[in-house]
Amino acid sequence: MPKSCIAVDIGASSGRLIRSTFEEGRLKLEEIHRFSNRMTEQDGHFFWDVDSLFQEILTGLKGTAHRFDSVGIDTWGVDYVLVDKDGDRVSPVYAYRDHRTDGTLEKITSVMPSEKIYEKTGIQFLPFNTLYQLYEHARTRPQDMEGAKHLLLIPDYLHFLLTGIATNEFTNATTTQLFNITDKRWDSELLEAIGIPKSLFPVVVHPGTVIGNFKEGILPENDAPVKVIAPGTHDTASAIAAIPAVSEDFAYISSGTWSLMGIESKTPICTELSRQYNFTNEGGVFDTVRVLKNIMGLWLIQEVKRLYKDRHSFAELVRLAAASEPFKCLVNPNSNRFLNPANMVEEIQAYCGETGQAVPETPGEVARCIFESLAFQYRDVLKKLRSVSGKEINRIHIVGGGCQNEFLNQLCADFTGCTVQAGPMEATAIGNLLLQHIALGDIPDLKEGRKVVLESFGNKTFVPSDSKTFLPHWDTFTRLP
Ligand SMILES: Nc1ncnc2c1ncn2[C@@H]1O[C@H](COP(=O)(O)OP(=O)(O)OP(=O)(O)O)[C@@H](O)[C@H]1O
Ligand SMILES: C[C@H](O)[C@H](O)[C@@H](O)C(=O)CO
Ligand SMILES: [Mg+2]
Repeated sequence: MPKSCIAVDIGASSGRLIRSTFEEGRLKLEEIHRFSNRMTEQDGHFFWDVDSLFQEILTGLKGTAHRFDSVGIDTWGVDYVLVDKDGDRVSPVYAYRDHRTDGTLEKITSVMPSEKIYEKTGIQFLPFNTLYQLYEHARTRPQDMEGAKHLLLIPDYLHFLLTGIATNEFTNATTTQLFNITDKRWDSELLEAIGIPKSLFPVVVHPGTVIGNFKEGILPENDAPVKVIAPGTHDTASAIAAIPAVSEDFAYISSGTWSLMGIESKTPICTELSRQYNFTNEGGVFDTVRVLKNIMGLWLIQEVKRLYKDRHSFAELVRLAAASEPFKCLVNPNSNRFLNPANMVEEIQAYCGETGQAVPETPGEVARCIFESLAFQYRDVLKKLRSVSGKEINRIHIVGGGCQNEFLNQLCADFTGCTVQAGPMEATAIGNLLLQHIALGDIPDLKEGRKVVLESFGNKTFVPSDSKTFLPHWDTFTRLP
């Protein structure tokens, strides 16, 4: 009987459970549950409701009529749960967009130079990395650290709830900027610098590891044991595993709440140039390295959609953007002011006004400003990727929900001059499932797995147009603050 696996893929805006069977060389998918995800706000702080996320997982697992052999969970990175010796949480689960780490990066790098932190971890300097979150947590809630037995990243915690077994999975551990990229262990000097005991961290497991079976009571009506298998539990690691690349000289954009743009490397790229460009070296599946850069991504349009009270679907916002005046105004999407502003529309309008540009007024004008700005950011990151890697790169794979934005796909092709291959949309879940099927012996390795993805899901090609009308506006973009 063909093996059946379930991927639980939870992003910052949505979650889904997708069941797969591997039959006749193809992956057959069935979406068994989908739900929205959003930070909660209380007393000016931002949290994740992990209890409701776990309930959504159980709802999906109980809702499927079909049998399954294994489950694996992936989510966004950096965020964590502290549990005591009884496995109970000792504090709320902070969301990385919380403002508690505003200014913390500078405090840390004033005592340990950024060059040294980068040499140890190879990780990009983002204000919300776990390194900075834990520094603030230990300072403002020291009692939590005294009561805690384990620090589990979000997917580790959800695996723990299913199995009772505490682990840290490698790909997500690297996102913390506390993990030594050379030793492939938690970095003692960094942990000491922020007063966090190394004993908090349980065993590190790699993608494809069987963590354990469902513990008693998870699915009482199930008689057969269900394995919990670690995928690339950092969602981007799973997304990249599913890229249907047939050559090596490709770049990717994992396009969702963030646009994660990078290359797959066999070794880290930790040079002074890559540090200056703030490229990261996150751990990938099968000992690859994800040399990439976080671009603020479709978070911008998610917030715009929310502020317009969801009157326009994403597809409608794309249509309105395409019908709007080109190059009316541009923003630097990676400006920290867009990380979590009170009102994204007003923040974008203020930025345009302050930089002497026309101010976008309609939903279409705001959306077009976002998409054109993101596409210029892709052009900038591609140029820097070529510099730090020495790779030619003529093809960009766009995967994730954002690959449905055909307007942005074409802008990306036009502004970068690369051929864009769009899809699969559910790359993260598919990459999660690939690791489970490889662990169960259905698929021999990642190379064969990527062929299965191409065979099973295909993708759509966007070829760059010959027009260079965007070039004068590229000059405007490169001068933005
Ligand atoms: N029909 C559509 N047309 C255009 N864009 C779309 C469409 N549906 C979704 N999107 C884009 O996909 C994005 C969501 O992508 P995805 O579902 O991969 O994100 P996620 O998994 O929830 O978040 P994360 O990036 O944290 O994993 C939305 O923000 C939206 O911009
Ligand atoms: C905050 C992290 O950079 C985050 O995990 C990012 O990699 C992501 O959300 C990918 O979906
Ligand atoms: Mg996602």
